[in-house]
Amino acid sequence: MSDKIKVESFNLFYGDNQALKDIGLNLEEKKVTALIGPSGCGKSTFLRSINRMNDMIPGVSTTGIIEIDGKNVYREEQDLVQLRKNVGMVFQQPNPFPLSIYDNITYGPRIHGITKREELDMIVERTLVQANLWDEVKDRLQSSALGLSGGQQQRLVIARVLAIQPDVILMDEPASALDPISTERLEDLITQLKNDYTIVIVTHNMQQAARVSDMTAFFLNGEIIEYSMTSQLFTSPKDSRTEDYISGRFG
Ligand SMILES: Nc1ncnc2c1ncn2[C@@H]1O[C@H](COP(=O)(O)OP(=O)(O)OP(=O)(O)O)[C@@H](O)[C@H]1O
Repeated sequence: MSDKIKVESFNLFYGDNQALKDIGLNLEEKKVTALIGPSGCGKSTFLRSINRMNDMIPGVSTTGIIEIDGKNVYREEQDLVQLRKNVGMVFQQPNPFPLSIYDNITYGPRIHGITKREELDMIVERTLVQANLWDEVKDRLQSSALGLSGGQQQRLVIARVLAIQPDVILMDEPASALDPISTERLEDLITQLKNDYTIVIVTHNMQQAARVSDMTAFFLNGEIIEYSMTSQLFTSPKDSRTEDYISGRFG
């Protein structure tokens, strides 16, 4: 399996405050990588560094390299629209647009120049099927997305991300606002999606990390303390700080 994302000596500062310190790790293609660690340790900051979402925050500076498919996304000529098309993102709170289900999904493709009705219809059906939502919404595609349950909204947001055909999907605590049944459905979906996509997920829920991920990185104070196969990290961690965290002694 090849590496999709390579991170080398990556540092990020919010003004004078260094939030990421010398991050180095390689993420394999079509695997799920979980980022775990106590609050404020830099997980979301790292996730947002991969598609340069942090660029929008005033005062942020970075050094080091994040390569996707062998190209540094921090190089000067990187096209940010292209990067964010290639690297989709799902947030903690489901954030559908206040539009119909159909228009939520076709929003991105239309921006990227797809206008033919048949083509858009196909995208809507394909992505809703992929996101395990088609059967629940196929008879009300013109209804507002805001009328869906939280779990359905989160699957719709994932369908919306899939509609722009990314390679990488970043998820920032995607299940934290969902009930247990919706969470289980979302976890099943993540497991399905890794056949086609490289997924990085921030989660506070260690059972969730253990269930859905192949690899896990444990962050502490802006550093990666341990990065290994999930099965290994949760059963025989190498670092005592990882062990303390996963056994609930802090965080
Ligand atoms: N927009 C921002 N401006 C300034 N500092 C920030 C900003 N976002 C995060 N930080 C700081 O960077 C550090 C890492 O925060 P980050 O949100 O990445 O951690 P986290 O591990 O994702 O936390 P949580 O699990 O609580 O979401 C913290 O010290 C935080 O205060």
